[in-house]
Amino acid sequence: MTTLLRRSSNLARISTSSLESSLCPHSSSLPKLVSRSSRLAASRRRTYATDKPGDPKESKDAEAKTSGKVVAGNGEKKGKTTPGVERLYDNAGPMSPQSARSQDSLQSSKHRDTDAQSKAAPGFENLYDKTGPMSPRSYNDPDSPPMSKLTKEEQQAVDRLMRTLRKGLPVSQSEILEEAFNDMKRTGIPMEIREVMKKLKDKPLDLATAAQLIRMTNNVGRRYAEKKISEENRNSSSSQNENGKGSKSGDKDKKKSGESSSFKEFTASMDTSTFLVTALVGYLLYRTVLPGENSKEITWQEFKTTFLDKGLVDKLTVLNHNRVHVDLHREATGRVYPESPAQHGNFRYYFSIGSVEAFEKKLERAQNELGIPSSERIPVSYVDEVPWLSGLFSFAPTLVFIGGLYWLSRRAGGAGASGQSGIFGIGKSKAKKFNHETDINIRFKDVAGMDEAKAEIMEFVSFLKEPGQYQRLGAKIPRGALLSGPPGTGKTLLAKATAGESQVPFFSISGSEFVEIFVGVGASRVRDLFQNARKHAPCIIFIDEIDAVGKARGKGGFSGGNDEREGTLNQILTEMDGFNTTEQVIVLAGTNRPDVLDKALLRPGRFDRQISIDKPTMDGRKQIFRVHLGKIVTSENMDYLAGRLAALTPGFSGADIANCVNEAALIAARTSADRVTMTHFEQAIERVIGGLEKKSLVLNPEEKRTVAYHEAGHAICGWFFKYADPLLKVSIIPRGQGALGYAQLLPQGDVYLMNVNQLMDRMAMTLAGRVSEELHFDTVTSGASDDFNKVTRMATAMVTKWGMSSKIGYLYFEGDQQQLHKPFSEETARNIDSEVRRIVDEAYKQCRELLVEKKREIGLVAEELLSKEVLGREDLIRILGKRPFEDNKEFSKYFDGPGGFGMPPPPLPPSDQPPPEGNSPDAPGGAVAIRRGDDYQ
Ligand SMILES: Nc1ncnc2c1ncn2[C@@H]1O[C@H](COP(=O)(O)OP(=O)(O)OP(=O)(O)O)[C@@H](O)[C@H]1O
Repeated sequence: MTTLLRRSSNLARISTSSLESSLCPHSSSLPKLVSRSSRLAASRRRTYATDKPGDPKESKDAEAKTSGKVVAGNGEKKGKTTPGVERLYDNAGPMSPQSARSQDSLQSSKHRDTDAQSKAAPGFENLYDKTGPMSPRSYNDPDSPPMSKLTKEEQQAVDRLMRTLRKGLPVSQSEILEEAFNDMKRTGIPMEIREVMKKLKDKPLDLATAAQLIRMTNNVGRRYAEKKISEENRNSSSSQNENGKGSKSGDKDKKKSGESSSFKEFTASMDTSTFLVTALVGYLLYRTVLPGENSKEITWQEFKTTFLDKGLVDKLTVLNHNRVHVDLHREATGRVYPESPAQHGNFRYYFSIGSVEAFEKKLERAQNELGIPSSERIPVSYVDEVPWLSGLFSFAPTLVFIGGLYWLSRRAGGAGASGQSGIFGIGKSKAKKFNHETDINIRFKDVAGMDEAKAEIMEFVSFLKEPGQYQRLGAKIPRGALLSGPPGTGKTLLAKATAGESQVPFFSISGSEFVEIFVGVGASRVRDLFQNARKHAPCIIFIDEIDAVGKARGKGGFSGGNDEREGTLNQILTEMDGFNTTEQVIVLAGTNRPDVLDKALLRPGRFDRQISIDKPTMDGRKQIFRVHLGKIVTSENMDYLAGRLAALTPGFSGADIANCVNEAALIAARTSADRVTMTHFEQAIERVIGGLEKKSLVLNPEEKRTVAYHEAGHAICGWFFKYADPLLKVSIIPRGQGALGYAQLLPQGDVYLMNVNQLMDRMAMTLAGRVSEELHFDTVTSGASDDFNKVTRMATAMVTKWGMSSKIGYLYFEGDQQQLHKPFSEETARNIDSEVRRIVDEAYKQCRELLVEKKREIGLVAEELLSKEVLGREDLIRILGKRPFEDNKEFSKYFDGPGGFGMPPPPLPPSDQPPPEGNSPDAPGGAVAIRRGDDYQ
């Protein structure tokens, strides 16, 4: 056993798992095998018991006779049996194709001559010895084979093996295995296994020996199982006797239960992958050690006497120079040996040869002896065949590599428009195709507040619908249109609506999706996209964020050449040129940065229509709100609601509005309301603009007081300055990023221009927080930092951009902080500084004068703020009286009534892009917030 175990893991494995797979292919555990095997053994034992009850020896003899009968075949006398054939069939043992002897032949065996065995052909007895306990002799006498005790080292090796197996097996399985091993340690192993082990010391394990070993070890397992069964049966019957319940029926039941318990199948719980791996490994081992039940090795002598001499050989095939496959004339073989498996198509004998030359000589000599004429000699072919397993293994790394690549590419590539994905679809366009009949249900009515843009794009719709009308007059329809505007203003929506109205397919792709790490992929995707589109013409292609690939060429910045991007752009240009006038493919593109696009893209014949879509006006917002409110459950007056929300949301884009409406519905759902009310909408707007309320941020009373007076200062200025934006709400509830409180002002409608008075009032109002702190406390805080930032930017813009300083004059200076060289002289720089300072000082003076005058009112507002935290417009009217200036009618309509407060968004600046964060300093309207001191850091 030691040798066995040491002789590579193969054999150790062979004796367990491969054993299972070879004999019980569907079982996944040894115990299962054991129980099945024992069932088989038990059934066989029953057969013999019926034949010759109580005389196992006779059965043994009868079995021997059975073999004799088979050998004799066809009623031939046993003495005349072809010697080789007998051995052939008998050697096969129970695992040979012949081992599946029918019960009939077993039955009939008892009528045969008991001397058969002694008269059997030479080697007959050996057969049984070789096959060991599986031979009929052992069926009734499981302990018959002589046993050999294990040496101390062998016992240790078994223990070691057990320890290893225990790690990988379920507890129940390892328990059974341990029991079996212990039994083996007690009783030893059959002598025959010992013999084989001895042989294996000197020569390597060949397949035949491996198979023999498997059979023998299997029999050991089987005997063990049988022993267990009988032990259990004995125990159960003795316990029954003890209990005095030996009634017949009781016995029957007991027998039944005993049987069922002995045949109780072990069910190992295995996950799928373990099962698959086990099955695969088991199968491989099985195939390795048992190269095929459909073949049988014979010796040259057996081949010659059994087949060659009788003229049964059809042809010979020399395989890999070391093995000869024998093809027999099936019919003739069947006639001579009716029991032979060789008459079946898939069975074959083979024999091994030392060298091809020696074999050829031997064959020639044999044929000469038989006097076979040269024209009728047996054909011999030569084949070099890689055994399937080693073939598989030699290909394994390649297969794994290809599989890995395939898997990676599957993960990396999504399905393209053409449905191809993976590494092979990398050059395919990633455009999503929307089918006009099923996927696009957007129409122009769903796109609100951009009437001019819709009118412009309408021309494309009528071209797609009725091309004839244009072609008849010789008109060329524009190839494409560029939709430009801030994010979320509905460019994609408009493009989709165009496709929906025209009832044509719509291909949508983002410019960045052309870009890939591989050079040439972008261009290839563009080609594929346009090719696809042509196939589906008439249709619309929409390239969103075209600036990702359409930036002006040669402006690669510091990153060096941008060949890939330029290649993609060139391909787009080429494809757009490639359309002929009758091809009904319209290309729409969206961008937030039309200014950076390559001029070639914008020339006539390409994107020759440029449709600018701005943020919606008050009326536009009202319409957009109407579209989105349609999907919301509310009992508010829709007209009033849409108008009021539009007034509350200057500067909102369509996407902001959609988000706001959805947010309101979410807030309502959170509070389990059955409909969305005005309060939910106001909360939603506040949240979209100001961020989340920070209820967890607790200020100490002194800080809270400072914040209240600071915000009250803003509120008073907003109330009493003529050109300031009307005040809607003051709050000292912290919100968003670092705002400890805020005063909300709402521009009266959309303001596109601001005059000096408005700017001065706004700056004065922005400084009011700090001025109020100065007036009411001994010291000031860092909370006004953000206000100063806004005021400085506003004053700087007045001086350097808007021509509002007589000292600087009507000049415009780019306010780019990154510029190394300022576009003005030192003197101008000094003048700018002094002018900015002068303007801010003036604003401060203006603010201080008002707040000194209204010091009492500041106190009133601040104290009420401290108690209520939030003051609305009516509260302010109650405390301060009606605002001394007339408000815009539109504004009064929505806000000068009960519940009249809302929240202004960051306003649109009169020119320039809005500043990146906070409210625009140089813009009308906005909230003035006190921020935390860490602004300074
Ligand atoms: N005019 C509008 N009418 C109705 N809904 C609109 C309008 N504009 C925008 N929306 C809403 O905003 C959402 C986003 O709009 P869209 O994707 O078209 O913006 P976009 O301009 O293409 O943005 P981006 O430039 O970021 O790609 C739309 O799905 C829609 O719900």
